[in-house]
Amino acid sequence: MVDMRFAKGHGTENDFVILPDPDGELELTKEDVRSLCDRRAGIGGDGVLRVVRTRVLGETLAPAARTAERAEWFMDYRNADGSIAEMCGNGVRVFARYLLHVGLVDSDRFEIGTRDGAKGVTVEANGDITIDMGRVERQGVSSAGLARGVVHGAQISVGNPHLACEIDEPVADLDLSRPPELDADDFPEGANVELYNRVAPGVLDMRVYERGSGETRSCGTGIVATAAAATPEGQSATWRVRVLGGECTVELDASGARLSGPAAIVAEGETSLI
Ligand SMILES: N[C@@H](CCC[C@H](N)C(=O)O)C(=O)O
Repeated sequence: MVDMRFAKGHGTENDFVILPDPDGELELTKEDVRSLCDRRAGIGGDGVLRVVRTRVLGETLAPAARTAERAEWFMDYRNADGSIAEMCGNGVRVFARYLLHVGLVDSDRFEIGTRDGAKGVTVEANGDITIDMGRVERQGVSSAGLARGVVHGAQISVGNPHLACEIDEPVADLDLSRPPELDADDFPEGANVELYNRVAPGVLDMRVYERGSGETRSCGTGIVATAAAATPEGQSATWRVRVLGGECTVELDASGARLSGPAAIVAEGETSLI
């Protein structure tokens, strides 16, 4: 057991424990992640962001992450259950805020490495952070079993897998206490499930049940998947997406998706949980 520095941050209340590990010395186990994310016995979070220099990862980077080599800092993201995910949209904004907060970056434009490659970061004049999320891939349709019955939606990859379903009833009324049942042939690695309503022109309400974390108050990649599902294929659009923890904006065009929203660091300290 070692005492290690940590920070805590959130983006629209999707919250993360941040672990600075610049030289890649930390062997982070599933158990470590679960302990840190535990909301009663730990610090509490929907996931962990390990802050590591991309160059120390070397050959361990998978082919999809190769462009991450351009970025000095790599976001090693883990879900609260200890599983690894390819991308986290709110996580990248919080990671960017952390780099700025501790002075590891001092520019308004930079890149962050992820398992889905390098993501461009822009710090906006109002303090929000915009992430160039890159491609959004429509992969067909699928369905999920919820407490209220089966819902159908769009299968979408934002680096990580999503099923975004438009529903008739207000999302506020949904019971998301149980994990959605997914078609394992469509989603062999599981998926994040988004439920959304169109509430006004250009405005969507969304709730999400995340793979590896359960229902969260926001999911950046899920917000992008929802915006894409609500947009006719081939068209450009801008959406405000309202979630339990706040609101983000998504711009979609032929070049891909940009996600904008707030990100905050709320605590720093030392932990002996790992
Ligand atoms: N909350 C994240 C997504 C985190 C990963 C996801 N649970 C998965 O397993 O794919 C976001 O803001 O995108």
